[in-house]
Amino acid sequence: MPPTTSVKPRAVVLSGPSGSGKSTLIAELFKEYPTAFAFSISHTTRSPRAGEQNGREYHFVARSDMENMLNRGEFLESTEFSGNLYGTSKKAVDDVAQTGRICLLDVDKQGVKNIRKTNLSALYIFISPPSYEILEQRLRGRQTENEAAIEKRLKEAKESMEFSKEPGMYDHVILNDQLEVAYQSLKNILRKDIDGVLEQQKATNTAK
Ligand SMILES: Nc1ncnc2c1ncn2[C@@H]1O[C@H](COP(=O)(O)OP(=O)(O)OP(=O)(O)O)[C@@H](O)[C@H]1O
Repeated sequence: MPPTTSVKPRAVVLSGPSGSGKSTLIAELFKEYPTAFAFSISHTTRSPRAGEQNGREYHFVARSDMENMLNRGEFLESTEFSGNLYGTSKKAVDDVAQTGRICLLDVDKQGVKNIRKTNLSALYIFISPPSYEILEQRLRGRQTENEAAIEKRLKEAKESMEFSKEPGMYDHVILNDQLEVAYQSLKNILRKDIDGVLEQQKATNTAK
């Protein structure tokens, strides 16, 4: 039998204000489809923490090496945080696609802008909270940020909501009011992508 031609799955870029529910929805996808999705491994110039392994949590690189890679245009998006560079390389995303999984990218609006400028084949989805009041409640309920961080996130949320209306940025907007409804919408949007990946995996396993 001729080998089945495998098509590399396209990446999925998820964005939305902090607290809108991206991690929650992504966790649901991983739970229901443990083999269909994966995250790419980012690069960073920060030092590895105890227990972290190069190529697993991050690709740990020297600043000069990362700057050279940036100059060569090897990153889809990058940012500086607390004096360290972080970025998603084109190769890291392609590495996930090579394994036959859908690469999930959870990025802010600047990340979306930057990735849109590249030739990455991806679907762009915005996760929207039902209102600022509910977003605030969820951020407070999560108990992961102090007051200053919550204020900062709420301010950024306004900008991110405005940005979501810019034409040509997002392919879909999902309103995360009832979690189950939002999750079903996300699955419907990704239906063909998920089925394609699972069929491909089935064919590969059968051929083994
Ligand atoms: N539909 C929903 N109804 C009620 N609570 C929700 C819903 N979706 C998410 N939450 C809760 O809201 C909080 C924020 O969600 P989550 O951490 O997934 O946001 P996020 O977009 O990943 O934020 P960040 O960008 O800061 O990581 C969590 O405590 C989560 O359990």
